[in-house]
Amino acid sequence: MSSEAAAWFRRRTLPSTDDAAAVAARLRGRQVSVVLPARNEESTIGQIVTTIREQLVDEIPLVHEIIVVDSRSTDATTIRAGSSGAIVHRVPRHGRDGGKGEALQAGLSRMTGDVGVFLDSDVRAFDPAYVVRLVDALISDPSLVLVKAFYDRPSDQGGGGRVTELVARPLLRRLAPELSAVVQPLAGETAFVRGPMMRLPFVSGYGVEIGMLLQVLAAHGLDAIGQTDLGVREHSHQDLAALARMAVQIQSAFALCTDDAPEPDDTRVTFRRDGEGAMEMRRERVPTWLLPPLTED
Ligand SMILES: O=c1ccn([C@@H]2O[C@H](COP(=O)(O)OP(=O)(O)O)[C@@H](O)[C@H]2O)c(=O)[nH]1
Ligand SMILES: O=C(O)[C@@H](COP(=O)(O)O)O[C@H]1O[C@H](CO)[C@@H](O)[C@H](O)[C@H]1O
Repeated sequence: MSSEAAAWFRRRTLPSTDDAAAVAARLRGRQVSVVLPARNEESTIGQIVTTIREQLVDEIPLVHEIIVVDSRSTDATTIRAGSSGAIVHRVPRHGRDGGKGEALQAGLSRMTGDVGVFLDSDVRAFDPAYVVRLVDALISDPSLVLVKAFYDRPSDQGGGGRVTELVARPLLRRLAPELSAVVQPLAGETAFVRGPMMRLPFVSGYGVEIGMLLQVLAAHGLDAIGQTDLGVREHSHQDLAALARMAVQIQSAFALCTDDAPEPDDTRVTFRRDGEGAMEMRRERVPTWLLPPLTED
Protein backbone atom coordinates (compact mmCIF):
# COMPACT_ATOMS: atom_id res chain seq x y z
CA MET A 1 0.00 0.00 0.00
CA SER A 2 1.40 3.46 -0.84
CA SER A 3 2.47 5.68 2.04
CA GLU A 4 -0.01 8.27 0.73
CA ALA A 5 -2.83 5.74 1.10
CA ALA A 6 -1.69 4.76 4.59
CA ALA A 7 -1.59 8.43 5.64
CA TRP A 8 -5.08 8.93 4.19
CA PHE A 9 -6.30 5.91 6.11
CA ARG A 10 -5.16 7.51 9.38
CA ARG A 11 -6.60 10.95 8.47
CA ARG A 12 -9.86 10.00 6.77
CA THR A 13 -11.10 6.85 8.56
CA LEU A 14 -13.62 8.93 10.48
CA PRO A 15 -15.31 8.24 13.82
CA SER A 16 -19.09 8.58 13.79
CA THR A 17 -22.02 8.44 16.19
CA ASP A 18 -25.40 6.72 15.97
CA ASP A 19 -26.95 9.50 18.08
CA ALA A 20 -29.48 10.82 15.56
CA ALA A 21 -30.57 13.77 17.70
CA ALA A 22 -26.99 14.97 18.11
CA VAL A 23 -26.32 14.74 14.37
CA ALA A 24 -29.62 16.47 13.52
CA ALA A 25 -28.60 19.35 15.79
CA ARG A 26 -25.32 19.74 13.92
CA LEU A 27 -27.00 20.02 10.51
CA ARG A 28 -27.72 23.72 11.12
CA GLY A 29 -30.48 23.92 8.51
CA ARG A 30 -28.94 21.59 5.95
CA GLN A 31 -31.41 18.98 4.68
CA VAL A 32 -30.68 15.26 4.17
CA SER A 33 -32.11 13.20 1.30
CA VAL A 34 -31.90 9.40 1.38
CA VAL A 35 -31.79 7.83 -2.09
CA LEU A 36 -32.39 4.09 -2.56
CA PRO A 37 -31.82 2.57 -5.99
CA ALA A 38 -34.06 -0.47 -6.32
CA ARG A 39 -34.44 -3.17 -8.93
CA ASN A 40 -36.82 -5.92 -7.81
CA GLU A 41 -36.33 -5.39 -4.07
CA GLU A 42 -39.93 -5.98 -2.97
CA SER A 43 -38.84 -8.23 -0.09
CA THR A 44 -36.69 -5.62 1.65
CA ILE A 45 -37.56 -2.12 0.42
CA GLY A 46 -40.66 -1.69 2.59
CA GLN A 47 -38.88 -2.44 5.85
CA ILE A 48 -35.96 -0.16 5.01
CA VAL A 49 -38.20 2.79 4.08
CA THR A 50 -40.47 2.28 7.08
CA THR A 51 -37.52 2.13 9.48
CA ILE A 52 -35.99 5.34 8.13
CA ARG A 53 -39.34 7.14 8.08
CA GLU A 54 -40.36 6.15 11.60
CA GLN A 55 -36.99 6.68 13.30
CA LEU A 56 -35.27 9.41 11.24
CA VAL A 57 -38.19 11.45 9.89
CA ASP A 58 -41.04 11.15 12.40
CA GLU A 59 -39.23 10.50 15.68
CA ILE A 60 -36.05 12.49 15.06
CA PRO A 61 -36.10 14.90 12.09
CA LEU A 62 -32.69 13.98 10.65
CA VAL A 63 -33.94 13.00 7.17
CA HIS A 64 -35.88 15.43 4.97
CA GLU A 65 -36.98 12.99 2.26
CA ILE A 66 -36.72 9.32 1.26
CA ILE A 67 -36.51 8.68 -2.49
CA VAL A 68 -36.74 5.20 -3.96
CA VAL A 69 -35.54 5.15 -7.55
CA ASP A 70 -37.31 2.38 -9.41
CA SER A 71 -34.73 0.88 -11.75
CA ARG A 72 -37.02 -0.99 -14.14
CA SER A 73 -38.41 -3.31 -11.45
CA THR A 74 -40.88 -5.99 -12.49
CA ASP A 75 -42.07 -6.89 -9.00
CA ALA A 76 -43.96 -4.95 -6.27
CA THR A 77 -40.97 -2.70 -5.39
CA THR A 78 -42.69 0.58 -6.31
CA ILE A 79 -45.94 -0.33 -4.53
CA ARG A 80 -44.10 -1.37 -1.34
CA ALA A 81 -41.89 1.72 -1.46
CA GLY A 82 -44.77 4.13 -1.98
CA SER A 83 -46.99 2.54 0.66
CA SER A 84 -44.10 2.75 3.14
CA GLY A 85 -43.83 6.51 2.68
CA ALA A 86 -41.09 6.97 0.06
CA ILE A 87 -41.16 9.30 -2.91
CA VAL A 88 -40.94 6.93 -5.89
CA HIS A 89 -38.97 8.19 -8.88
CA ARG A 90 -38.81 6.00 -12.00
CA VAL A 91 -35.96 5.80 -14.48
CA PRO A 92 -37.15 5.71 -18.12
CA ARG A 93 -38.03 2.18 -19.25
CA HIS A 94 -37.07 2.81 -22.84
CA GLY A 95 -33.62 3.20 -24.35
CA ARG A 96 -30.34 1.84 -23.02
CA ASP A 97 -30.54 0.29 -19.56
CA GLY A 98 -28.11 2.35 -17.48
CA GLY A 99 -28.58 0.09 -14.48
CA LYS A 100 -27.54 1.22 -11.01
CA GLY A 101 -25.50 4.20 -12.21
CA GLU A 102 -28.50 5.61 -14.06
CA ALA A 103 -30.66 5.01 -10.97
CA LEU A 104 -28.27 6.83 -8.63
CA GLN A 105 -27.94 9.81 -10.95
CA ALA A 106 -31.73 9.94 -11.34
CA GLY A 107 -32.05 10.03 -7.56
CA LEU A 108 -29.48 12.84 -7.40
CA SER A 109 -31.48 14.80 -9.98
CA ARG A 110 -34.69 14.36 -7.93
CA MET A 111 -33.36 15.07 -4.44
CA THR A 112 -33.76 18.50 -2.85
CA GLY A 113 -31.44 18.08 0.15
CA ASP A 114 -27.97 19.62 0.51
CA VAL A 115 -26.60 16.28 1.69
CA GLY A 116 -27.46 12.91 0.21
CA VAL A 117 -27.13 9.32 1.37
CA PHE A 118 -27.16 6.45 -1.15
CA LEU A 119 -28.27 3.13 0.36
CA ASP A 120 -28.65 -0.29 -1.23
CA SER A 121 -32.21 -1.65 -1.07
CA ASP A 122 -31.32 -5.33 -0.64
CA VAL A 123 -29.94 -5.05 2.89
CA ARG A 124 -31.37 -7.44 5.45
CA ALA A 125 -31.74 -6.31 9.10
CA PHE A 126 -31.29 -2.68 7.97
CA ASP A 127 -29.90 -0.44 10.74
CA PRO A 128 -30.92 3.25 10.60
CA ALA A 129 -27.58 4.04 12.22
CA TYR A 130 -26.12 3.57 8.69
CA VAL A 131 -27.69 6.92 7.75
CA VAL A 132 -26.78 8.67 11.03
CA ARG A 133 -23.13 7.63 10.97
CA LEU A 134 -22.62 8.46 7.28
CA VAL A 135 -24.12 11.94 7.69
CA ASP A 136 -22.18 12.54 10.93
CA ALA A 137 -18.89 11.67 9.22
CA LEU A 138 -19.65 13.78 6.14
CA ILE A 139 -20.52 16.96 8.06
CA SER A 140 -17.48 16.56 10.35
CA ASP A 141 -15.29 18.40 7.83
CA PRO A 142 -16.41 20.93 5.17
CA SER A 143 -13.72 19.71 2.77
CA LEU A 144 -15.37 16.28 2.49
CA VAL A 145 -17.42 15.56 -0.65
CA LEU A 146 -17.96 11.82 -0.23
CA VAL A 147 -17.92 9.37 2.68
CA LYS A 148 -17.97 5.61 2.02
CA ALA A 149 -19.26 2.99 4.42
CA PHE A 150 -17.19 0.04 5.49
CA TYR A 151 -18.35 -3.03 7.42
CA ASP A 152 -17.85 -6.75 7.83
CA ARG A 153 -19.63 -8.63 5.03
CA PRO A 154 -20.47 -12.15 6.21
CA SER A 155 -21.98 -14.37 3.54
CA ASP A 156 -22.67 -18.04 2.97
CA GLN A 157 -19.99 -17.92 0.27
CA GLY A 158 -17.44 -17.46 3.03
CA GLY A 159 -17.25 -13.69 3.00
CA GLY A 160 -18.84 -10.96 0.94
CA GLY A 161 -17.29 -8.58 -1.52
CA ARG A 162 -16.05 -11.04 -4.14
CA VAL A 163 -15.70 -8.44 -6.91
CA THR A 164 -14.16 -6.03 -4.41
CA GLU A 165 -11.46 -8.49 -3.38
CA LEU A 166 -10.80 -10.14 -6.75
CA VAL A 167 -11.17 -7.20 -9.16
CA ALA A 168 -11.56 -3.73 -7.62
CA ARG A 169 -8.74 -3.92 -5.06
CA PRO A 170 -6.04 -5.18 -7.46
CA LEU A 171 -7.05 -2.57 -10.08
CA LEU A 172 -6.98 0.20 -7.46
CA ARG A 173 -3.48 -0.84 -6.42
CA ARG A 174 -2.30 -0.59 -10.00
CA LEU A 175 -4.33 2.36 -11.37
CA ALA A 176 -5.23 4.48 -8.33
CA PRO A 177 -2.93 3.39 -5.47
CA GLU A 178 -3.85 6.43 -3.38
CA LEU A 179 -7.32 4.85 -3.02
CA SER A 180 -6.01 1.45 -1.93
CA ALA A 181 -6.83 2.18 1.74
CA VAL A 182 -10.58 2.48 1.03
CA VAL A 183 -11.88 -0.54 2.94
CA GLN A 184 -15.05 -1.05 0.85
CA PRO A 185 -14.57 0.80 -2.47
CA LEU A 186 -17.72 -0.77 -3.95
CA ALA A 187 -19.96 -0.12 -0.94
CA GLY A 188 -23.35 1.14 -2.00
CA GLU A 189 -23.78 3.06 1.29
CA THR A 190 -22.36 6.54 0.64
CA ALA A 191 -22.95 10.06 1.97
CA PHE A 192 -22.20 12.98 -0.31
CA VAL A 193 -22.55 16.73 -0.80
CA ARG A 194 -25.09 17.35 -3.54
CA GLY A 195 -23.45 20.34 -5.30
CA PRO A 196 -20.12 18.74 -6.29
CA MET A 197 -21.83 15.45 -7.25
CA MET A 198 -24.11 17.33 -9.67
CA ARG A 199 -20.97 18.37 -11.57
CA LEU A 200 -19.49 14.90 -11.98
CA PRO A 201 -20.28 12.29 -14.64
CA PHE A 202 -21.67 8.98 -13.37
CA VAL A 203 -20.67 5.59 -14.72
CA SER A 204 -23.55 3.39 -15.84
CA GLY A 205 -24.37 0.04 -14.26
CA TYR A 206 -22.25 -1.43 -11.48
CA GLY A 207 -19.30 0.75 -12.41
CA VAL A 208 -20.99 3.61 -10.58
CA GLU A 209 -19.31 3.26 -7.18
CA ILE A 210 -15.74 2.86 -8.35
CA GLY A 211 -16.39 5.55 -10.94
CA MET A 212 -17.63 7.93 -8.22
CA LEU A 213 -14.48 7.39 -6.16
CA LEU A 214 -12.22 7.98 -9.17
CA GLN A 215 -14.16 11.07 -10.29
CA VAL A 216 -14.14 12.69 -6.81
CA LEU A 217 -10.42 11.92 -6.49
CA ALA A 218 -9.68 13.57 -9.83
CA ALA A 219 -11.92 16.61 -9.25
CA HIS A 220 -11.43 17.28 -5.53
CA GLY A 221 -8.40 15.32 -4.33
CA LEU A 222 -7.92 12.44 -1.90
CA ASP A 223 -8.94 14.33 1.25
CA ALA A 224 -12.39 15.03 -0.20
CA ILE A 225 -13.04 11.32 0.41
CA GLY A 226 -13.60 9.74 3.80
CA GLN A 227 -14.85 6.45 5.22
CA THR A 228 -16.66 5.41 8.39
CA ASP A 229 -17.43 2.13 10.15
CA LEU A 230 -21.01 0.80 9.99
CA GLY A 231 -20.22 -2.52 11.67
CA VAL A 232 -21.84 -5.34 9.66
CA ARG A 233 -23.83 -5.50 6.41
CA GLU A 234 -25.87 -8.50 5.27
CA HIS A 235 -27.28 -8.29 1.74
CA SER A 236 -28.48 -10.54 -1.02
CA HIS A 237 -25.76 -12.05 -3.21
CA GLN A 238 -25.72 -12.50 -6.96
CA ASP A 239 -24.40 -15.59 -8.69
CA LEU A 240 -20.94 -15.90 -10.26
CA ALA A 241 -22.15 -15.11 -13.80
CA ALA A 242 -23.72 -11.85 -12.58
CA LEU A 243 -20.54 -10.92 -10.71
CA ALA A 244 -18.47 -11.72 -13.81
CA ARG A 245 -20.56 -9.17 -15.70
CA MET A 246 -20.10 -6.74 -12.79
CA ALA A 247 -16.34 -7.28 -13.05
CA VAL A 248 -16.41 -6.27 -16.72
CA GLN A 249 -18.18 -3.07 -15.73
CA ILE A 250 -15.69 -2.34 -12.95
CA GLN A 251 -12.72 -2.59 -15.31
CA SER A 252 -14.57 -0.46 -17.87
CA ALA A 253 -15.15 2.17 -15.18
CA PHE A 254 -11.40 2.36 -14.59
CA ALA A 255 -10.86 2.83 -18.32
CA LEU A 256 -13.48 5.58 -18.44
CA CYS A 257 -12.30 7.41 -15.30
CA THR A 258 -8.49 7.15 -15.23
CA ASP A 259 -5.99 8.46 -17.77
CA ASP A 260 -3.59 5.57 -17.95
CA ALA A 261 -6.02 2.64 -17.89
CA PRO A 262 -6.24 0.46 -21.00
CA GLU A 263 -9.18 1.08 -23.35
CA PRO A 264 -12.50 -0.31 -22.02
CA ASP A 265 -13.19 -3.84 -23.12
CA ASP A 266 -16.88 -4.54 -22.64
CA THR A 267 -16.68 -8.07 -23.97
CA ARG A 268 -17.15 -11.03 -21.68
CA VAL A 269 -16.03 -14.38 -23.07
CA THR A 270 -17.75 -17.48 -21.73
CA PHE A 271 -17.34 -21.18 -22.45
CA ARG A 272 -19.95 -23.91 -22.35
CA ARG A 273 -20.48 -27.42 -23.70
CA ASP A 274 -22.76 -27.78 -26.73
CA GLY A 275 -25.29 -30.57 -27.24
CA GLU A 276 -22.58 -33.05 -28.21
CA GLY A 277 -20.44 -32.17 -25.23
CA ALA A 278 -17.89 -30.16 -27.19
CA MET A 279 -16.69 -26.92 -25.61
CA GLU A 280 -17.85 -23.78 -27.38
CA MET A 281 -16.83 -20.16 -26.88
CA ARG A 282 -19.34 -17.31 -26.55
CA ARG A 283 -18.90 -13.53 -26.46
CA GLU A 284 -21.26 -11.27 -24.52
CA ARG A 285 -21.14 -7.47 -24.53
CA VAL A 286 -21.52 -5.72 -21.17
CA PRO A 287 -21.57 -2.05 -22.24
CA THR A 288 -20.54 0.62 -19.75
CA TRP A 289 -20.62 4.34 -20.46
CA LEU A 290 -20.39 7.76 -18.85
CA LEU A 291 -23.62 9.58 -17.98
CA PRO A 292 -22.89 13.33 -18.39
CA PRO A 293 -22.97 15.57 -15.30
CA LEU A 294 -26.37 16.98 -14.33
CA THR A 295 -24.85 20.46 -14.05
CA GLU A 296 -22.26 21.83 -16.46
CA ASP A 297 -20.10 24.53 -14.88
O1 LIG B 1 -29.72 -2.23 -12.51
C1 LIG B 1 -29.71 -2.12 -11.28
C2 LIG B 1 -28.99 -3.02 -10.43
C3 LIG B 1 -29.03 -2.87 -9.07
N1 LIG B 1 -29.76 -1.84 -8.53
C4 LIG B 1 -29.83 -1.68 -7.08
O2 LIG B 1 -28.51 -1.44 -6.60
C5 LIG B 1 -28.34 -2.04 -5.31
C6 LIG B 1 -27.17 -3.01 -5.33
O3 LIG B 1 -27.44 -3.94 -6.35
P1 LIG B 1 -27.15 -5.52 -6.13
O4 LIG B 1 -27.74 -5.95 -4.85
O5 LIG B 1 -27.59 -6.18 -7.38
O6 LIG B 1 -25.58 -5.53 -6.04
P2 LIG B 1 -24.71 -6.44 -5.06
O7 LIG B 1 -24.97 -5.90 -3.68
O8 LIG B 1 -25.15 -7.84 -5.25
O9 LIG B 1 -23.34 -6.19 -5.55
C7 LIG B 1 -29.68 -2.70 -4.97
O10 LIG B 1 -30.42 -1.79 -4.21
C8 LIG B 1 -30.31 -2.92 -6.34
O11 LIG B 1 -31.71 -2.98 -6.29
C9 LIG B 1 -30.45 -0.94 -9.33
O12 LIG B 1 -31.08 -0.01 -8.82
N2 LIG B 1 -30.41 -1.10 -10.69
O1 LIG C 1 -18.48 -5.78 -3.26
C1 LIG C 1 -18.71 -6.64 -4.12
O2 LIG C 1 -17.85 -7.42 -4.56
C2 LIG C 1 -20.11 -6.75 -4.77
C3 LIG C 1 -20.62 -8.20 -4.63
O3 LIG C 1 -20.73 -8.51 -3.28
P1 LIG C 1 -20.92 -10.06 -2.82
O4 LIG C 1 -19.73 -10.82 -3.35
O5 LIG C 1 -22.21 -10.54 -3.43
O6 LIG C 1 -20.95 -9.98 -1.32
O7 LIG C 1 -21.04 -5.88 -4.13
C4 LIG C 1 -20.78 -4.49 -4.23
O8 LIG C 1 -20.53 -4.09 -5.54
C5 LIG C 1 -21.54 -3.46 -6.31
C6 LIG C 1 -20.87 -2.81 -7.52
O9 LIG C 1 -20.09 -1.72 -7.13
C7 LIG C 1 -22.30 -2.40 -5.51
O10 LIG C 1 -23.36 -1.85 -6.32
C8 LIG C 1 -22.91 -3.08 -4.32
O11 LIG C 1 -23.59 -2.08 -3.52
C9 LIG C 1 -21.85 -3.72 -3.46
O12 LIG C 1 -22.54 -4.59 -2.58
